[in-house]
Amino acid sequence: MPTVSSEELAAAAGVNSAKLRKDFSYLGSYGTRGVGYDVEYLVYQISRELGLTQDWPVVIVGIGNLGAALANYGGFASRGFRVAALIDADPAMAGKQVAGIAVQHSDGLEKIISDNGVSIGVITTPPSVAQQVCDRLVAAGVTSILNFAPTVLSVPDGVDVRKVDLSIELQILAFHEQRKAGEEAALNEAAALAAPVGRADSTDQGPDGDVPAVMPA
Ligand SMILES: NC(=O)c1ccc[n+]([C@@H]2O[C@H](COP(=O)([O-])OP(=O)(O)OC[C@H]3O[C@@H](n4cnc5c(N)ncnc54)[C@H](O)[C@@H]3O)[C@@H](O)[C@H]2O)c1
Repeated sequence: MPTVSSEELAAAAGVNSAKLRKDFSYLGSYGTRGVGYDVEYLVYQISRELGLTQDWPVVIVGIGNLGAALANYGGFASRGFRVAALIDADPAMAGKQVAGIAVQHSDGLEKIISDNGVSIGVITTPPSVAQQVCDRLVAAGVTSILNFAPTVLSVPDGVDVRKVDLSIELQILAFHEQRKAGEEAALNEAAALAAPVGRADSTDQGPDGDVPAVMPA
């Protein structure tokens, strides 16, 4: 039986081990002193608390580049999400197999939702139709939406929307890159100012050939 200690877990997560033990106690998970936690049981307890031990049927609406890529992603099933249906408005798509599932026409959206007991919908349509797709999903009983379309969706109370925007993630990275570059430039400047200034020789010349590149502070 593989086990893990609270110290090991705390170090991996970068948190305090006493806090980690307290948090786990809320799950009803108490490790054995000197042994730690049974890994398999701990994973089950955390999954159960997060609602991941259930089978969640999910529909994806808009089976273009992104919808097909998501349908082909194998990582959902192992986390408790089953792609129950793929829906698209293009009649040419109807009946096509994507990731081993036949795409269904959006005319039947409401019936597909109710037949499969779907509460989670993924929207990967063009932004111009995302709101109307959202309205239909909600009217059919969907209460959670993962929206990839670059548009802000209006939903009634009781419906949760999560928006995924990879360009925002890139913008965050760009911001950090810019900050790193700024810090590096400041460090170089500080190093240049701190460096002892020797006699200017040919390698110290500035662009016009007679001004030292590094002036005394
Ligand atoms: N969030 C992100 O980071 C991210 C990244 C890439 C793309 N996107 C967005 O994802 C969406 C899809 O991008 P894509 O490249 O897959 O586009 P795509 O054109 O390849 O696919 C869109 C699909 O939606 C279908 N469709 C159109 N109207 C529909 C409707 N009313 N009901 C059902 N299906 C309908 C089309 O037939 C098509 O198959 C776009 O809104 C795009 O801007 C978001």
